[in-house]
Amino acid sequence: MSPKNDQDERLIGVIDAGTRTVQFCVFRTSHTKEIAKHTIDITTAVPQEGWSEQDPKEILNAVKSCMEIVVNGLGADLVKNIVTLGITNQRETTILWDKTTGEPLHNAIVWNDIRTDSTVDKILAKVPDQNTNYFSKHCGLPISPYFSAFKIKWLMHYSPHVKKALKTNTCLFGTVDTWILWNLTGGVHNGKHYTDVTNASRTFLMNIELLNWDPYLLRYFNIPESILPEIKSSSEIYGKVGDDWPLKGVTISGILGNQQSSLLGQRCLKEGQAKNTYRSGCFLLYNTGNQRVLSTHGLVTTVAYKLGDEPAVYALEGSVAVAGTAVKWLRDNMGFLKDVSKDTESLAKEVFNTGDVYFVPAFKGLYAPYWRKDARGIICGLTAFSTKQHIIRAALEAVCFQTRDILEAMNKDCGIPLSKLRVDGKMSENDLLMQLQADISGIPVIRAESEDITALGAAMAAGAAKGIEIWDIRSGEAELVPIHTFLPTSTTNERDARYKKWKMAVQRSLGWAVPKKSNVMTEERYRMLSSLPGCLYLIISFGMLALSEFLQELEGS
Ligand SMILES: Nc1ncnc2c1ncn2[C@@H]1O[C@H](COP(=O)(O)OP(=O)(O)O)[C@@H](O)[C@H]1O
Ligand SMILES: O=P(O)(O)OC[C@H](O)CO
Repeated sequence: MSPKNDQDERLIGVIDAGTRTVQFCVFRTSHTKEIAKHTIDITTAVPQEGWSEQDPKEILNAVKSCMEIVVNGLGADLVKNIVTLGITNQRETTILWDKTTGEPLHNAIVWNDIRTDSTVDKILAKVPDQNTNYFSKHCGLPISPYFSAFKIKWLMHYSPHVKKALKTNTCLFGTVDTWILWNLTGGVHNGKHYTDVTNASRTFLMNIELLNWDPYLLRYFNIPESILPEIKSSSEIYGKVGDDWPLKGVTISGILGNQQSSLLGQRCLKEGQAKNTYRSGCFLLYNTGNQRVLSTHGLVTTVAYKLGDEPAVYALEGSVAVAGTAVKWLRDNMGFLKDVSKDTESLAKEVFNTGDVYFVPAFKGLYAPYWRKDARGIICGLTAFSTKQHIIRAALEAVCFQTRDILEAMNKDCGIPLSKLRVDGKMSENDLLMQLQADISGIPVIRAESEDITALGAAMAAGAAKGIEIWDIRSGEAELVPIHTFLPTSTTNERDARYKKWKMAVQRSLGWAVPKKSNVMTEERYRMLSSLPGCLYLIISFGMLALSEFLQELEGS
């Protein structure tokens, strides 16, 4: 399949819109290494504790700039060989916009935002036995602020712009793939309002068996189907790049959520194969073939991919909210290191172990397999002997222990223990982390020595689409990703003793965050306050404050 010369080269472009960065890469058909790439950082705003927002326009501008820079750098001879495009993206992040103006109606609410905690509490209070998995037979997911439906609901309730657009029937919803595709294919001028099954499977609104919007869930959340995109496969022609973009007229034929995309990039095409991606968060996906395995141990059922008309392939997923973010926190908030990629490993290696320090980085609660939004971060086991090196090492071990939590759950759900773990993602470049992972989980860790496994998956899907057919995903002709293997050096007893201690640390992190009344200035609260004369409001507020302080003193005495 190798091209004879530059003229024969068939190229695939990929837009990779992650949480921290947007990039555009170009791959040669059936080759794992991209030939060109440009990356731009994305800003994340934190308007309140636990909130996380991004500007949808900034995402689009970054996509456009990355494409422009790569296209200009490649030169006309190679650019004309770009046959098609793929899109891969951060999942669950929720964008609502106006279809007549193309303007976002609010900032994007990012996947790890926990503003919908109280909505989740209300729903949990209503379902039998407060069962987190009450809806999983419909959508495969546990009740958690992580998923898009809760974010859509919040926007419908709190954003006046969204309310207005719903009334005028001009509101559209999309995850980041849909927002990019709609704009890329014309926007207000007939932009394609589509998503793919992998992204739809993270919204909490798609029926995991039928792969369409679930009428029961739409009714439950009171979300009109008219705002939702059409669900397509992960590999088919969706449309063509519109006039205002570089690569005008080129088709777009692959869309996958980024974790599913790296599963494909790692070629985990067979049932029983799994990969773990270490980035800001950490996501372990296990291919369960055409079978939907509903987890009874805290994992998520998700669509791994669907290639055109072929039946969907499913995966069990273990999602860890905080992996690399903990190291970034040690840099930015604690000042323990200067450069994440250069200093983390060397500092952690200055000590032989963590000195019995454990770090549970539950900054926004714990995802799989616990699904406890009341958990908060703890560092425990500190003594006068502990140093920042011990804590940095404990942050790395935390990622490995969280992965072991997921592996244990996966082994119970699937019955056959995983015999090796394929890994990728920026954080996996840390050799010590990979060795710790092998030692803590007791299985070989096989690292893909290629940075862009995530983008590679979307390139494969785009190239395989009917009508494009320049990448045969299952053929052995494709270049193999180079690998490096880390073998376990620990004994079962050592592993199990340390894991037991980790579980004790997790127990101590639970139940820390108590539900608090929202202090968001909602429309309702604004109306209520503005209907009171100003001085009356002040008198009542001061009165209430004085009364609460008096009661607190009484309680304390
Ligand atoms: N060598 C390293 N050791 C430990 N953590 C690292 C290392 N390199 C990067 N990281 C962490 O990995 C994450 C980078 O992942 P990246 O792919 O850039 O981000 P994202 O998932 O946010 O799109 C950051 O959170 C960073 O702290
Ligand atoms: O861009 P990442 O690596 O942070 O990906 C985030 C996941 O898709 C969230 O589910």
